Amino acid sequence: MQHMEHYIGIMSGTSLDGIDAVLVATNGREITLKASTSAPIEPALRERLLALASGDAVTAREWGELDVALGQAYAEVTLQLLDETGMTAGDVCAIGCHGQTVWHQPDAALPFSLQLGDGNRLAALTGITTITDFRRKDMALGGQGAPLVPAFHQQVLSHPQRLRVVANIGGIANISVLMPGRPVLGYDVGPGNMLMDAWCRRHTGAPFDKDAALGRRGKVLPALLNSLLSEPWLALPAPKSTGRELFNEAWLNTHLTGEEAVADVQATLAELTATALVQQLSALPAGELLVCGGGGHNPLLMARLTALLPRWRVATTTEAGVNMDAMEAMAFAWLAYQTLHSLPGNLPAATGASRPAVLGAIHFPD
Ligand SMILES: Nc1ncnc2c1ncn2[C@@H]1O[C@H](COP(=O)(O)OP(=O)(O)OP(=O)(O)O)[C@@H](O)[C@H]1O
Ligand SMILES: CC(=O)N[C@H]1[C@@H]2OC[C@@H](O2)[C@@H](O)[C@@H]1O[C@H](C)C(=O)O
Repeated sequence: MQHMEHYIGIMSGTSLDGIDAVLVATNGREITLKASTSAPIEPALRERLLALASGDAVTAREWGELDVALGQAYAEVTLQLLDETGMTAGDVCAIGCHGQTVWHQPDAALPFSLQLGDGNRLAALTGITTITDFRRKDMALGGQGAPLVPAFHQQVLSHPQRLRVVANIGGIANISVLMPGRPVLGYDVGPGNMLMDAWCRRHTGAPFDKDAALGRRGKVLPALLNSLLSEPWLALPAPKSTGRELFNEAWLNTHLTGEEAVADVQATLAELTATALVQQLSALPAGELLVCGGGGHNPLLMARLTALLPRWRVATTTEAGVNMDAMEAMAFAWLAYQTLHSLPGNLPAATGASRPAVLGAIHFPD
């Protein structure tokens, strides 16, 4: 067996709920989670990032400050992880840091995907080679720059006989279709928790609907659900990716009459997430749906997926051996391995790029 090397993966996703960091040992094929930690994004920083990600006008100064503040926050989480594990910078080959997506427009005339979090600062403060900016090479090759996790899902969860679909339900939901003997397919399927979080925050002040306490009190509103499902993006063929630029509060407001009960909208948004995902599975034979990301902790969402897929086995990736909360950060640790070994990170079948490519920008600490 090729010898195992240590990598750190850092993810802060579109939910803006916090920063996840993992330490893994990998040889590119096998990957073992050694430790994980997380830290909240400080509320003032979160508000500024949300404003930026909502399309508010910002100055170059504001922009640069957010980049640095995030780089600093990522470095603190990394040092916390090293401290908790007793590892030193010299033990770690590289950090793969996703950064914070603040804008993603893959289909515009000038397509780009922008993640903030200064990799120079992260490398300098930790003393570890740091790889960032994983999406733009794929975009330069005509791809969506997302999703990037399908290659990793294939690596850790493909099964020789069984059809498995991995669903990452974070702010946005994306799937990887792992069909034995076939190339992996993967694409974003629609909103994950983002709309549920926004509605809950607006009406209760809480950042998300913990254990679906609000949503479970409501009933699905069929007219609203149909209106939400009529969004043209949902019917587009893959490859496709999306984000907060489309599925935001303003989008939701265009579908509301203002007469709806708060809990009913919450229940309907959970149904939207489940239905948009399940619709993508209708052409497949029954298999296993393995959920990761925060949506796997939402009991209403999991119950609705199970009910809508009576012939499927619906479970979390944790039950299949890969920690559902660590999956994305592990994927970026693995992507860092790929880059450092000059191996491709993207799957053209998933992103639509013209070819596989070595991804990311490398920041050396020296
Ligand atoms: N106990 C719970 N009950 C209901 N929802 C939960 C629970 N725990 C987490 N969540 C949901 O998961 C979300 C966080 O998910 P996650 O950390 O996967 O997001 P993310 O990293 O921003 O994802 P991505 O980058 O894939 O969009 C929370 O905002 C919340 O909506
Ligand atoms: C632009 C961006 O940050 N996209 C995220 C987001 O969150 C989920 C989904 O939308 C996915 O496309 C992607 O994240 C994962 C890590 C990916 O690239 O596979």
